[in-house]
Amino acid sequence: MKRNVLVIHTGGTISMMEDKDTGSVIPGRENPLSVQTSMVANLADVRVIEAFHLPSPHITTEHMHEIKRLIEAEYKNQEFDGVVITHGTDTLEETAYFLDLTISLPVSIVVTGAMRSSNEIGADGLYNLISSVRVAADPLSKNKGVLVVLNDEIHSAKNVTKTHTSNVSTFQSPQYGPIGIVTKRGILFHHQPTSSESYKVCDITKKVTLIKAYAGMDSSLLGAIKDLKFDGVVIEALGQGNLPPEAVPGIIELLNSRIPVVLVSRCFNGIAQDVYGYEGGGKQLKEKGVIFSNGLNGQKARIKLMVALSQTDDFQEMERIFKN
Ligand SMILES: NC(=O)C[C@H](N)C(=O)O
Repeated sequence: MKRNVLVIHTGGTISMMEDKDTGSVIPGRENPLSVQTSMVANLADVRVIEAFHLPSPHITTEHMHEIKRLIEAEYKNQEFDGVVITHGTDTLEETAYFLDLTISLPVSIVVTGAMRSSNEIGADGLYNLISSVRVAADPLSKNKGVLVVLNDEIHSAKNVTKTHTSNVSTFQSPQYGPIGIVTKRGILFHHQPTSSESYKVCDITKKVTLIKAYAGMDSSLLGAIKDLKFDGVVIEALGQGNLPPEAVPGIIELLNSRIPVVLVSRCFNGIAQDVYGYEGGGKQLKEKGVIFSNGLNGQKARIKLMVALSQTDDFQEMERIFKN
């Protein structure tokens, strides 16, 4: 029996065309993908909704929340087995992770995109859409959290990140690799996602910023964060989780003002740990109350802190949430 798959278009290069005169890639008047979606009709009973038609640098947490509400409302109206969200790749990992943290439906959820627009040579959009519908229609894809499918690979939303500005193999999971692959003969999962968690989020109202540490960083930028009335901050720290000593007073000022500071590493791979005991070292920062994230990158830790702040203002509870 054919499986039911809902496809939700949000925009991005997958639904854009290259203007042959100017060479620029722009959102077309109509979504070229809607026409092509008919080519997946043999794989499942596919229903298509165009939520919006945005380049993903224009996507905000409000849009992510709108996608969540749309999926939940559509499931209530007419159950489906899986849902595919087509999305620009620039912020795809944030939307995928937001949905991973906030949706708990018994369906497979797949997010996909493209690195080449629909009329470029070697366009990958239709191929990724077909792969994603196949994954969403496969019963094995359920209970694995939100999946990101591009270039024949299946990644978990928590671990995947965009690693290359233009290459079709851009989405990688540096810590763990893909959890599965799409082959001509079927979908193969070779391991389970590392963890699953879900939070009931009614609204995302808190303001969280993200900054990257650098050699010689002092406390001036951290002071500005407090003045700008942010509710939380994620800092991409040096190495295994350290900061220049001149930044420590700014961190302490934020913590004393009840503004949570979540720490990730600015390194491409590995996780932040409270190892070094010198001034500005991770051990000192953790003892002061900085929350160490469990392997997330900066942009995802920011999404998670926004979700955590919608659940609690207790630092110990936030620390527990970031241990997952
Ligand atoms: N490949 C893409 O989709 C990139 C595009 N700038 C976007 O994120 O909308």
